[in-house]
Amino acid sequence: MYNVKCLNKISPVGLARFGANYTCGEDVENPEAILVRSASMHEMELPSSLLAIARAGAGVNNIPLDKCSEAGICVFNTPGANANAVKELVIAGLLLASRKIVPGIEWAKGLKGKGAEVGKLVEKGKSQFVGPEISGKRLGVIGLGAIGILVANAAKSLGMEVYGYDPYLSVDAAWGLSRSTKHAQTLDEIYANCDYITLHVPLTPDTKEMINAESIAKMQDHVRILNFARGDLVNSADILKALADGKVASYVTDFPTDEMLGAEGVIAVPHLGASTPESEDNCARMAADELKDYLENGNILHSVNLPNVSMPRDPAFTRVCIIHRNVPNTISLLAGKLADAGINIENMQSKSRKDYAYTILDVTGDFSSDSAKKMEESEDIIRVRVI
Ligand SMILES: NC(=O)c1ccc[n+]([C@@H]2O[C@H](COP(=O)([O-])OP(=O)(O)OC[C@H]3O[C@@H](n4cnc5c(N)ncnc54)[C@H](O)[C@@H]3O)[C@@H](O)[C@H]2O)c1
Ligand SMILES: O=C(O)CC[C@@H](O)C(=O)O
Repeated sequence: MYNVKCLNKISPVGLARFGANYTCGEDVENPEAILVRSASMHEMELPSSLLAIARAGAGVNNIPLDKCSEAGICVFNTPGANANAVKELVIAGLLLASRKIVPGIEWAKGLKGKGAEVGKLVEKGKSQFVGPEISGKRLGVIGLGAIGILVANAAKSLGMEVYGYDPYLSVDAAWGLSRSTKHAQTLDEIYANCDYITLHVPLTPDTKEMINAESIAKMQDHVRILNFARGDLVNSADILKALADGKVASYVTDFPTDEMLGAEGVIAVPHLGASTPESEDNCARMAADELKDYLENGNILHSVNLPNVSMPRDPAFTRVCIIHRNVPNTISLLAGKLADAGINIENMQSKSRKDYAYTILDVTGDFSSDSAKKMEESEDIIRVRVI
């Protein structure tokens, strides 16, 4: 039996994947796994029972990754599972940023009660809500991952000229990107050329407040900026000043803060990027499958803190899964300890990722939980699990 604690509302489609051997819910105690969306886990005490966390979504800045790695907790996300939902909202955001739809709708509401005059008043007043078309304009996409690529391709098909910037572009991503996307070598190239800029990078110490007074000064006058990635990518005071000065024509954000609300030029969306039934189901399904395969088989797919390692299961063997430091001699130390205990290694996979490594061994012989505990006494072995 496994316990899965849900820190946010998770689609039942995903929870149903766990089956009878799992108890899932908000009040579950001593969880082996946690399912989370946007809840911050930074202040949370991680229970000693915890083996894995799955983020049903893309961004993992709400999870203390270093702390998890040190505690031998594998953290997953669900790459691409909500990308289409975000892409669709970004396209809506481009149009909202351009066409003064939101103030127009608000103004139209004020005509309530004017009776037969409404038609005439609409025609008289509409000129204050003129806004440009997006077709033929230049869009800069910063971050060409699952979402950035879909946005770039959709904008292209709406007639925009698209510039893309991503110094870490993966080969898969490059294959998916429309060939007409202009490859910007620097952020300055995006800033200097684009009428619209959309952010699709993770929030990291490198990207925090990348949009600030200095970067805004390099942009075109009346640029429109969209942020469906994370609020802290943009310096709030600097963007509000640029909006007040007219340098930035509008700022569409999925991450409103108090000071943003009601400010002229800000279009604030309440973090709705991934809020579609399709995306919530996709994320929950992928997250549940990742947790199940890890808990039951020790396989890792889509981890953000440990290497991806998977091996088919052979019921003839006992599986031993080891999270350890990526330092010389650890594998031979493990092999030596097993040999001393008369255990034979039948199959093995091992990979490293930065400071950590993960090894799956299929063994024959009497390898018990006590043997695992003894192994964990070594300084460089973080967690040993026998499945
Ligand atoms: N609004 C929402 O509801 C919502 C939903 C999903 C994701 N997000 C946010 O959007 C981000 C992107 O999501 P994704 O699914 O496309 O993730 P992804 O990992 O597929 O793509 C991120 C891309 O950013 C690139 N990148 C990293 N650092 C960069 C830098 N300094 N400059 C330029 N590119 C850089 C990476 O190479 C990668 O290609 C997430 O990290 C998350 O914060 C928001
Ligand atoms: O769960 C959500 O609604 C938002 C998810 C989103 O911010 C993400 O990073 O995937």
